[in-house]
Amino acid sequence: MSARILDGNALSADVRAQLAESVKEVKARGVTPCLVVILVGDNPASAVYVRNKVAGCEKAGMRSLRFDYPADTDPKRVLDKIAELNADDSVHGILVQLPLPPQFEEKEVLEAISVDKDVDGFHAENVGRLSQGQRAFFPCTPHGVMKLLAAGDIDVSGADAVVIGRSNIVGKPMAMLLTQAGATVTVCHSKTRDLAAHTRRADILIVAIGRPMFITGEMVKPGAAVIDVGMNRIPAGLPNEGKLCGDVDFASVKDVAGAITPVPGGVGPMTITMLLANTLESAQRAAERKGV
Ligand SMILES: NC(=O)C1=CN([C@@H]2O[C@H](COP(=O)(O)OP(=O)(O)OC[C@H]3O[C@@H](n4cnc5c(N)ncnc54)[C@H](OP(=O)(O)O)[C@@H]3O)[C@@H](O)[C@H]2O)C=CC1
Ligand SMILES: Nc1nc(=O)c2c([nH]1)NC[C@@H]1CN(c3ccc(C(=O)N[C@@H](CCC(=O)O)C(=O)O)cc3)C=[N+]21
Ligand SMILES: [Mg+2]
Repeated sequence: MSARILDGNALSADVRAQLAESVKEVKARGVTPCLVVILVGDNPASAVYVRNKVAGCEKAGMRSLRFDYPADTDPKRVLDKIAELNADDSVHGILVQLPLPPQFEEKEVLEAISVDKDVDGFHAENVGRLSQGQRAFFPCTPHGVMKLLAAGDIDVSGADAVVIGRSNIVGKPMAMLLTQAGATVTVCHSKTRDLAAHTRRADILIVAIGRPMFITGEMVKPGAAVIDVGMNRIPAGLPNEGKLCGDVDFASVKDVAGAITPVPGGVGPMTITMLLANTLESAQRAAERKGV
């Protein structure tokens, strides 16, 4: 039997159509949602994602601005730009594409973004709010995964969930959202002793490690939902070398899992969809504040 495909392109299209309607409403109140994306350096993968983000905004009827800086930029210039954008009422979301070049202190840049405009949900205050179950901007990738699980009718409450990866942008917030939703969560990482012993117990397996096709069918519990966050290139010497692939070996896992996300077309488009949703929400809050 082959796993059900959790189609992130299809779900994104549905959600973005709804967002576009809400964008019209908030525009009618005189507020045009606006996302600013800051890109430092010339990482080709980052350039693709940033292009997708900007295109997603335009299609949903939102404004987007993009500021590009060379790799050797003095961090002060970026911090000054963030301060200017924080003070600009026409801007509702600020996203600084990660990773940043080595002369940057990532935390310093993320903390400089106004909590109200932190549509990535990476600011310490938003992370703290999320961990306490308070209203916050949820990080886009984990939030998109929760939407995919819901749309796929996958029960989270009471499920044994295993997250592989403990990064601040994916693994940790993913674990928090799953915990909040009632899953029993295990977080695995490079120091985990027997990874397969954990993954084989998972009703829901979320993989965010950045290793091409690392998770194979024999590591997966029959019928499990497998969510592949990875964005890698197929290594040289393998079939389809250079093409996009996830952290999950789709070919072997699809015969064991009950549901699976593809790469591309799974988590990636949902990440951008949730970014648009957060930007819209920020604009709606701005409209409330203006009393319109
Ligand atoms: N689809 C999307 O929208 C997005 C996709 N991504 C992709 O998701 C992947 C993960 O991203 P990100 O979280 O930023 O990555 P990081 O490199 O920041 O973190 C990787 C995590 O995986 C763990 N890890 C690495 N190798 C192994 C291993 N062999 N066994 C167990 N754990 C391991 C690391 O452990 P340790 O902490 O011990 O080092 C670390 O916690 C990447 O492919 C990235 O491109 C990222 C963001 C959004
Ligand atoms: N501040 C910040 N916020 C982020 O959200 C952020 C970041 N930095 N740095 C990098 C990661 C990665 N990420 C992706 C977004 C979309 C796709 C995406 O659209 N993927 C398409 C394919 C894209 C392609 O064709 O290459 C898909 O999976 O179908 C992938 C990855 C956001 N990230
Ligand atoms: Mg990282």
